[in-house]
Amino acid sequence: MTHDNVLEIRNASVSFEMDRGTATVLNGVDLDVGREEIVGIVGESGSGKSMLASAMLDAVEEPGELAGEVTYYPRDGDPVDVLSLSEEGLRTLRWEEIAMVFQGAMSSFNPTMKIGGHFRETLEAHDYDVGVGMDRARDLLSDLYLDPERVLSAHPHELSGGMSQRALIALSLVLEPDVLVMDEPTAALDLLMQRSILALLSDIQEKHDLSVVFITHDLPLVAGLADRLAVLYAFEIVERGPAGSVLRDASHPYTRALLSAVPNLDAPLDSMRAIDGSAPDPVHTPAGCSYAPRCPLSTEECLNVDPDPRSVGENHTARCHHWEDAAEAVPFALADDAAESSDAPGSSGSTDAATDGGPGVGR
Ligand SMILES: Nc1ncnc2c1ncn2[C@@H]1O[C@H](COP(=O)(O)OP(=O)(O)OP(=O)(O)O)[C@@H](O)[C@H]1O
Ligand code: NI
Repeated sequence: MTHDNVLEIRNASVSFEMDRGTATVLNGVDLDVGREEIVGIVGESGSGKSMLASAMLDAVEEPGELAGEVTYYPRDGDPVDVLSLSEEGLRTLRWEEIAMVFQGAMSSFNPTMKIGGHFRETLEAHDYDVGVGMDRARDLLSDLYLDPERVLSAHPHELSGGMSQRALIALSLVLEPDVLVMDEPTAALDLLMQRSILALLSDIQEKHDLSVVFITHDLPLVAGLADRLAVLYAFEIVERGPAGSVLRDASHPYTRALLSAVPNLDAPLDSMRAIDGSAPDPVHTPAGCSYAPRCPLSTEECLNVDPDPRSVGENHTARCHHWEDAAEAVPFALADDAAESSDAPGSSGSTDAATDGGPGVGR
């Protein structure tokens, strides 16, 4: 029987030994990625998003130490204990089962090699039939509204940012992975392009039965795409749940602050209001709630006792002692806009991922 989850992460932690102490840059994170589901992971810069992405593929760079468990469940066959795989096993897993678009990867195309060469090289390195694979590449490129022949014969510098990002998504899918992990895949693009790429991603996800982990600092951007959301703050998941529920009933003051920090989706990103205060130092995370120093609801208890996840709704948890007071203390009025994020101009019109995910995000 096919397992419901395609990926399960348990108690994943990453630490670095530094002169001034041990930096814990991912702290006991649990995460399930359901089969054919889109999971959005959101948090500000330095919260541990890229660490979590690297942990999923046992790709944490030295001298970082990864602990915990990562299990991949193939459609057929036995579960795979990712952290015990050999180099060879990992190499296969990374492209053929779980593909990753790393942060800043757009500039990772070799500038002297045509886009088609990148596809051929990837297919050859994994002993795929190049003819079959290049046909699949053309299909993927057209699904992403690119002219396959033109793109395959272009050098990377001949493509616009939006085109090369879409070419990269096609490349990451050419070996038919089950899971696509994307770390800030659209951060370098303008908002309109980001939104249309997200709409395309939702079509691709459905057509290829993909599970997608979409990592971003921009909660409203991913709100309309994700089935489920997890919010990272200070190296831990502070709130998680079905996307509709997290947006409508955001219960952690930090999630609410993220939602109130963007005036509306049409505003340029740099006009976002930053949240007051700064993220904790990974060498000295606060004893109690990590968010307490920045939180308007913080009390003595918060400074001393690290809150466990509380159930705040169906399959929806938040790590906050005062979650019941969060709505009043940190108001926001963005939910209606967030709900429309898959209807961006230039999208191909599919909002299925958003509407399947729950009761929607309107009030
Ligand atoms: N090699 C390293 N040694 C020590 N600390 C590191 C190292 N690499 C990253 N970190 C720290 O790990 C923490 C988490 O980093 P991570 O890259 O996961 O954040 P992020 O949420 O992806 O941020 P961004 O949005 O800026 O990409 C940060 O505090 C960062 O400074
Ligand atoms: Ni990152």
